[in-house]
Amino acid sequence: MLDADLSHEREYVRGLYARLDELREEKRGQLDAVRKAGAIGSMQNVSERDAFAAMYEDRLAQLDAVENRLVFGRLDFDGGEQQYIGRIGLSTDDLRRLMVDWRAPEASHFYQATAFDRQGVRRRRHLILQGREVKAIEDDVLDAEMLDGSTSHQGEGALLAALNSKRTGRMADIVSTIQAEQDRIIRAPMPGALVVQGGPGTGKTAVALHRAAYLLYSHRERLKSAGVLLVGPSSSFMKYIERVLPSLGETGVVMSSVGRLMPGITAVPEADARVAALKGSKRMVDLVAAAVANRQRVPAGDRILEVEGYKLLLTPRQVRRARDKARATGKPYNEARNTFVKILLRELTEQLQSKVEASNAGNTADRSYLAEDVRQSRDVRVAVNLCWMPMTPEQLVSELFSRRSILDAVGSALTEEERDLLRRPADSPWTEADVPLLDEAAELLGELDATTGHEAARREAERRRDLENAQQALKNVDAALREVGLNGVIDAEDLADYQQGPEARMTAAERAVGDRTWAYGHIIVDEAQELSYMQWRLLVRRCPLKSFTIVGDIAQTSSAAGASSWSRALTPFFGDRWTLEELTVNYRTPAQIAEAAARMAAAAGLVVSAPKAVREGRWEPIVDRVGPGGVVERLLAVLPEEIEAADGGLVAVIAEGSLAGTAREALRGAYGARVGSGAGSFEQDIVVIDPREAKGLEFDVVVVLEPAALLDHEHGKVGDLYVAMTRPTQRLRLIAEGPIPAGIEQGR
Ligand SMILES: Nc1ncnc2c1ncn2[C@@H]1O[C@H](COP(=O)(O)OP(=O)(O)OP(=O)(O)O)[C@@H](O)[C@H]1O
Repeated sequence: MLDADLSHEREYVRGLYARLDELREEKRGQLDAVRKAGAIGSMQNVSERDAFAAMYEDRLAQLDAVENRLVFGRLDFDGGEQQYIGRIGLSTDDLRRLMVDWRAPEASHFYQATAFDRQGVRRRRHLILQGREVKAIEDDVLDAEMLDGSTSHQGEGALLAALNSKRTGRMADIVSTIQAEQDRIIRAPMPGALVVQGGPGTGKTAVALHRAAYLLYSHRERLKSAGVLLVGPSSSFMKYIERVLPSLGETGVVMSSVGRLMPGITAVPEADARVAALKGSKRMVDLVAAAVANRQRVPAGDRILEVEGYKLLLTPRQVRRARDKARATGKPYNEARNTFVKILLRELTEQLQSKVEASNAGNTADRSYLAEDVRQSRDVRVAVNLCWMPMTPEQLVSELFSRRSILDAVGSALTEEERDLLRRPADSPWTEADVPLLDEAAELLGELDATTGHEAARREAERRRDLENAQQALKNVDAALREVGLNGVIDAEDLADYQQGPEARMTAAERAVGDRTWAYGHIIVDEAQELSYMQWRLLVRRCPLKSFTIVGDIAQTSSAAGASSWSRALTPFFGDRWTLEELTVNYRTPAQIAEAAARMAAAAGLVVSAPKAVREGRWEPIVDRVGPGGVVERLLAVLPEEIEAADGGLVAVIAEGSLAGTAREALRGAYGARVGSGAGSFEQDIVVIDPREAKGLEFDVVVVLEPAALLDHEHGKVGDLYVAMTRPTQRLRLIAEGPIPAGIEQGR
């Protein structure tokens, strides 16, 4: 019976792959046809042909991306109906359904049905594939009547198998084993702000990514043009998760670390926690506004300006009046400046005209020439700029922090000590904490060259033009396509996305990356507890609809500007219009280790929502006490044992500052290129890393050096040690010369 089941599933899965191959062939044929149609000249315009080709290439890439574990489940319903669940929906040519997309409403039973709430499901079957072959099947029988022994396939359990698998340094999707509490969050309605709080390893990142894929599937129309933004803490974290969405067949999500949210700027972490806290605080709103206002100056007295040999007068009163009128337009600084300049130039031209006419005994002068003379005059240009200097956000913020006189003038609400913290040389690199200040400045300054119009307006016009071109192209090529047997249904919107030619062809989401004023349809924030007030402000600006999924763990906050409570962090932006969901099961860390971490946190006074670990591990946490100066020596001595325990997986050594450096050097001496120098070194199997870089990542084995140093490090918080201790999927070792933080060794 069991073998019969297995061969039935093998046969069916073979059929699914055959259908996938057929679809690929079809797309490939369409691609070739488009290219051929271009070559024989039926399709006149090369860029049209390229747009079609690009679109088919992308569709083909999507079909290629779902190759691995194409199908993973089957549901048997009360009425005898069966339904296969996989990465995408598949149907036959005559629309008989072969497989349902995991995101479709009817697939939710696969994740939600239980013996208590069967939802019409008699049996849930997991199909475990290797390549294209079904290797094993596992059944959850939900209907007791089916439990006659003969139809039940038991195994380790698909979930446990996934959890025990070796880590590769890259996150994998969990689509085949999403748990019910996770599924409810993934499928939650889109509008509004949803906060997902969960302890370490509860699958917050996994949920965030699967939710992005789900939203794109279920709100495709809206999100296709607006896009989804996914924000994470660091570029190494983004690298860690970058493969998940493509494996779910989704490429339409913009992924960005917090340091990259301002187009054109790549920011480094803010080294000093006090500076990060200050720059993240709400007080920066007034500081940046004051810095902008400071660039508009009314001269103390009259100024004489020379134009073509005539002396014109610029009075403080004139400047003040022009400034007030310009400000009254309500436009941003650089755009309002145009009004200011126009008013002053007009007045100065009038002055010049009357002077010229007076000296020419009443003959009228040509006003347009005079206006040009005024505009060209160096004196006038200098005077106008002194009153109202055109500014870029980079200039504004750089000068604010590097020019003592400016910061003293606008920062009167800050203490002397705070101003000293902000001061730095003009050529300092941008930091993550600067990014929201630059964004704030950009918002107040507006476009530098207002004559080119607002970026958004330009984009809109471009999009309209692309759409018109696409409609025209569809008309033009319709006949040619039919001639060569191209029967795909294409809409102009789709094609417009590809109109810009191969090098510039981008989805709407990709275009959003380079545009600060882009309004996203939805934003997903991971490790959201780290965000400062100013970073939230920036993000809310990027999604005026305030449609957010916010995932994080308050207990893991390590940024000095980060949140100590969701309510405090979110109320300024969302009021009470956000809902809180909790994830309660830890899928990563074995129980013995998770409990030690939770006891340590409790002893150190950190309130944690310690989730329940889903499995026991093989090992208790190991604590090694060593004599003075012996930490690295012990590390070298025990590493072979740890590598063996990792069994081909990853070993991470987590340490602070100089100890991390010494450990890395020593390990490099012994293991050479196998040792990676940070979170980004995914190809190596031994990684030395600090706790902040480790955030969000996981490893088979973790060795923490000098845990007490993580606890009292001047930049650190209890959260850092808590993060470090909750990274392993199998085994944890602590090596300490100093005291072992309380709680860790207490009996279970
Ligand atoms: N339903 C699931 N099926 C299989 N694996 C899962 C499931 N849920 C979570 N995992 C695995 O558990 C691990 C932890 O998940 P994830 O990194 O998303 O947790 P997290 O809550 O973001 O953790 P942290 O806050 O510690 O960064 C990952 O390896 C993830 O693949």
